[in-house]
Amino acid sequence: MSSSTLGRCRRWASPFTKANCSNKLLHSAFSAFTTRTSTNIAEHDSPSRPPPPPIRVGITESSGRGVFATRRIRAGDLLHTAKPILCHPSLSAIHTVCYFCLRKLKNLANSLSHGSFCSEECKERSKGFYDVEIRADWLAFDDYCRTHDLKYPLMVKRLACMVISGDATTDSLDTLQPTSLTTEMMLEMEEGFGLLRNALTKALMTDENVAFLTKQWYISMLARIRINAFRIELVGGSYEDLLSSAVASVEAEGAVGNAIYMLPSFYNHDCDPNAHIIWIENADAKLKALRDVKEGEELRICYIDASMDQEARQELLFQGFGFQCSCSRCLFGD
Ligand SMILES: C[S@@+](CC[C@H](N)C(=O)[O-])C[C@H]1O[C@@H](n2cnc3c(N)ncnc32)[C@H](O)[C@@H]1O
Repeated sequence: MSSSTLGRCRRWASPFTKANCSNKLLHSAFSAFTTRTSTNIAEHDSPSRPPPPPIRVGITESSGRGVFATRRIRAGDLLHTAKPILCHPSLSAIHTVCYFCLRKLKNLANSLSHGSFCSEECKERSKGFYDVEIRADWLAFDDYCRTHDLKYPLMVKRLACMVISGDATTDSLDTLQPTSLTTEMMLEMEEGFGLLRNALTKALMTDENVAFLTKQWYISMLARIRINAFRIELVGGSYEDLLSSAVASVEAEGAVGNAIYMLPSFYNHDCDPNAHIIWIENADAKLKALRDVKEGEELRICYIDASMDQEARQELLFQGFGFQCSCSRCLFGD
């Protein structure tokens, strides 16, 4: 993630071999998300079908799974795009961005207190979770998030509503690496869990629909969201060239919300990254190469502000993401 991203973490024992890991993960990632590469479509047999993105998911030597180039990539090339599995606006942006895609709303005068949509399409695509959500009283839950300055429980709330409406399954995030949690951290999550379960049980008048919503499920979702969520900052405009998009991501306004993706979650961190993730108008992400990349090279993004000194970077990555960075810059003490 750029200086804009938050959430991501440690460990993982892969049940996959190198080969089937890349196949299975790419299949699940791409069946759910739109993908395009910058390669000229005219070079390929079928002009109507975009070529596969120039990447695969594989196992790295020291950082679990990672994303690798399957061919030479040029600086500025679009690697692929990705649609979120789920996203949620920041509480401070609820009245200013679309409740589904996080696009800035044009007409703020008509925005609703529980979220508005930028288009009929977004409204239609939200119908499942929104119909569940508006039946419950979220005052206590939202207050809890606001007073503790928490954003991830809001994402678990949305996922829970998506599961109840049939828009998602309880295991939608299971492929993602979870962070390790201390007993203290898990105890802190209990209040949020109680408030979420209470709001939904009261609204649905039955335990049956919320049977999946156990403390264990809630904590396990938060453990994955903490390490894999991206903080969305929109850069606006049309930033197709490398320099403008890099400048735009530095100059982007504050976060409009947070989102979880499948494929972007497999990019490891580097303090001198060769790729970056960017959001132009909404939560649909673009992954781009920052410099020329050789076939087989791992593509890495930067999770934090890379301009900090080594000690500050290591501290932030350890505290926020739970790992000791092993990138070349850190190994050489830069
Ligand atoms: C968002 S995940 C990236 C994908 C992950 N490797 C996987 O297998 O799902 C972030 C985790 O990857 C590992 N990781 C990412 N960048 C790393 C780095 N520079 N040094 C060491 N571990 C890293 C850490 O375990 C970190 O918690």
